[in-house]
Amino acid sequence: MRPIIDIDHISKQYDSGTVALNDVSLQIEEGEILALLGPNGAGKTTLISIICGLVVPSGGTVRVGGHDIRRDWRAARKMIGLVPQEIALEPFETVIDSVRFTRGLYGEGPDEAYIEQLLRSLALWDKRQARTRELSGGMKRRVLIAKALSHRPKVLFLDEPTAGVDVTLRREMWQVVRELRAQGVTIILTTHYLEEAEDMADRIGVINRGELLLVQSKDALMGEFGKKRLTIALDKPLAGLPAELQDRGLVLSADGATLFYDYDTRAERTGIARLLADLSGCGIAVRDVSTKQSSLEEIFMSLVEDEPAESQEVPA
Ligand SMILES: Nc1ncnc2c1ncn2[C@@H]1O[C@H](COP(=O)(O)OP(=O)(O)OP(=O)(O)O)[C@@H](O)[C@H]1O
Repeated sequence: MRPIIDIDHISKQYDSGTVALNDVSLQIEEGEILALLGPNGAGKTTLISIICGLVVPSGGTVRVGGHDIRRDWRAARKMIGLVPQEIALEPFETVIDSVRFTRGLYGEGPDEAYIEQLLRSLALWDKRQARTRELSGGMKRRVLIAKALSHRPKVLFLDEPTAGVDVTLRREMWQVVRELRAQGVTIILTTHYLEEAEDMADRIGVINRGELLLVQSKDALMGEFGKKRLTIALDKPLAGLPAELQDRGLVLSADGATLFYDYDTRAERTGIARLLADLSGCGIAVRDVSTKQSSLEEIFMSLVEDEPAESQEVPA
């Protein structure tokens, strides 16, 4: 199937000389939720802005639904809704007028039935006549989503949808996003919250210093990097590993009091039962065992930790 967004060798060097993106290629499938992760200044907003036609790339092409974003920008733009990072609403405008106005900007005629359905789906119908300044932060964000969806785009970009939002509101936003996906909207979100990506995304892309380090299904990413570590606290420290246990992938701590065993969570047999039996067979008494799963946060840190956060500067 043809991807709904096809990003082909995109680069961006700003006039200041900053290389914000360096040869990024990425295909986004219809109906998926893709989370773009990366530290501050990685290039996430630049990439979204290029796809939405707000920033002109220095090289490469982007197609949205087969339409080139530069040559056929009107058709490409119609397929996209963008929820920006900053909340920018006319304070005295009512919710419903604000959504109608945005729809008009896209050159779409009135469609009150659709606007009602949209506002209802975002739990804003009861607030349709409220002025936007009277709304809570969570409602304002939902109005931004309603505006972004006012022309029925197929793709929705959410640039840090829950930055500075409390936990309850964040979960509420995730629910809204899931419902949109269920309606068939393709969603690309940027986030600093690893938990958000872990909870919602089908695929995860990691950007650092303008480069796409990887794009992988969340499950594969968690599976590949998501090893579990079994920590075995021993009753008495060992001077070394007994010969019978040498080839079992065990690591003994420097003080000899703890054994570490990394295993694949997806393996049919983790080998833990046998390992514990063998320890007992060697006369090694176990005081305590615990396990820890590497989180997406740890996976992410291991990918970007050695790299400075800012993009490289090159002379203009
Ligand atoms: N208009 C601009 N002019 C010059 N440089 C810019 C401009 N916009 C962004 N940059 C630079 O490009 C790089 C990438 O910025 P971008 O905003 O795309 O990153 P980001 O990953 O979205 O960061 P954040 O998570 O902080 O929003 C940064 O070094 C930034 O300073």
